Amino acid sequence: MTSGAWDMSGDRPLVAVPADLKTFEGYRWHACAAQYLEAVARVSGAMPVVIPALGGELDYSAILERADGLLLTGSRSNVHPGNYGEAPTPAYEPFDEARDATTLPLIRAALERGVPMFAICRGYQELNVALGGSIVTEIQDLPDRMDHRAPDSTIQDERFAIRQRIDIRPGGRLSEILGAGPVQVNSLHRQAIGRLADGLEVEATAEDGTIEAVSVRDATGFALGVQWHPEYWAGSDSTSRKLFEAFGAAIRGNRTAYGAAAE
Ligand SMILES: N[C@@H](CCC(=O)NCCCC(=O)O)C(=O)O
Repeated sequence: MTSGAWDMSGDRPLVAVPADLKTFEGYRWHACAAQYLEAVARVSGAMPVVIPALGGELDYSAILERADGLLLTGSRSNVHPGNYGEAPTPAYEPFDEARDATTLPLIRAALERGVPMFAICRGYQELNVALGGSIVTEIQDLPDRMDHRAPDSTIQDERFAIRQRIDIRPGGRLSEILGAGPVQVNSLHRQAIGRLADGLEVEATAEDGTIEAVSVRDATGFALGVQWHPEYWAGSDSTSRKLFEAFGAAIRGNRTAYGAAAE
């Protein structure tokens, strides 16, 4: 992520970003990886606010009354399979049930309110589960599937390298932002959408048929999920940048519309 000019001055729209619950240095942390917050601030032109993974202790209405948008980040953890009716096994681990308990109801509440939402990787999988879909795990072990996991490297720029073709559905919401046809993205996942939730439309697929992007069919505004990681190169890669710029435009439009409605 190239450095940009932080400009937190003025009345910038606010984007709620739910955290992971992680343990390191002997403490539990409500944490969010920097690149998501930086992409929201530097490319979407909004103010990211991290929401702790406190689940039912949170007042989702109070959050969504103040948030102009919702960004759901990626994570190495996986949505607990109990959320889509399957029994947990080691193949579904690691879990972050505190995050699940926060994001799944928050996604549903945000969609009910028409709050613009951008869901990335784990967040995209959460969107599918929140609306009744399911996840398949260890997809690289399934017949006729590619290996969608990160390249074996300790260098993040190599792990998040742009290297996989996806095909964008002509006439869909995503094609309005990126155009139809093939684009190159990065890929760092071992799970994928299994049963597509009824309320979602497929917006892009990989060469092996893996669903790579969805939109919320009945959403009036920006409600997109992508399996890849546009946040990482949002400052330099055109496809990545366009997504965060479109998200920024949507949340400003949402604020304007909401502001007018509130008068
Ligand atoms: N855990 C899920 C979602 C993948 C995801 O969000 N990856 C982001 C972290 C990537 C990394 O640093 O390895 C899955 O594996 O499908």
